[in-house]
Amino acid sequence: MNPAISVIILAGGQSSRMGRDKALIRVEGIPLLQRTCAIALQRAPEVFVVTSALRDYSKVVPDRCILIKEPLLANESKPQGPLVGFIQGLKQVKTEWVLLLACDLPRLNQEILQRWMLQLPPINDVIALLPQGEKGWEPLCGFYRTDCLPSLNQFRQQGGRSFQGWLAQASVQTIQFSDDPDTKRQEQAMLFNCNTPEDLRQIS
Ligand SMILES: Nc1nc2c(ncn2[C@@H]2O[C@H](COP(=O)(O)OP(=O)(O)OP(=O)(O)O)[C@@H](O)[C@H]2O)c(=O)[nH]1
Repeated sequence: MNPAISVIILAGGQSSRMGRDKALIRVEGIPLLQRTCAIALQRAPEVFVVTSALRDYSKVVPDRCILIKEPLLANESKPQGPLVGFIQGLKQVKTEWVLLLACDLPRLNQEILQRWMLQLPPINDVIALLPQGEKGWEPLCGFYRTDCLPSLNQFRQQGGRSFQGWLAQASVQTIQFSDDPDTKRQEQAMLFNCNTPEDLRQIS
């Protein structure tokens, strides 16, 4: 049986490379953030959407999701980065595991997520179960043990800022992709996140 999980969706970025808010980009007519929330709700009863204090997503986030507004960096009108967004969300999570998702995954597929969930829980001292892409861990489309929070806080207190930096010192298990070549291609494709107008052209 799967352990209980919650979902955290990060939607507090600046979308500077895209030049417009990625969360609101429509894929097949639906804003990306709304689509991500709908898929998340199929996987878990509690879905937290962490956004920056600058954005109002109340019209695209379903009522059943819990919106968390994270504070901006002191003296700057900038968000504090995905690691801080994750920490804000984690503080609310009560389940043993959490699925962390970016809001800019246009090929997110709930059946694949369901299959990946069957790989939970990995061995006890593992704090995350993540896919590996060409460039290393894909931290914004994977599973974390909720009690990784102290380790994350400690990493931040020591000046750490990036997911990759934190994960390099953590015990992480790799999500096993399917042996079936078509399914494996779908799994790899699901990790595509659209950051630029060029990326967007690839999916339209
Ligand atoms: N809550 C929260 N989410 C963030 C923050 N920064 C990035 N994200 C989210 O993390 C995911 C990946 O973000 P990136 O593409 O790396 O950064 P971005 O700021 O959205 O885009 P760029 O400005 O082009 O780098 C997206 O879902 C973002 O919304 C943040 O400070 N807080």
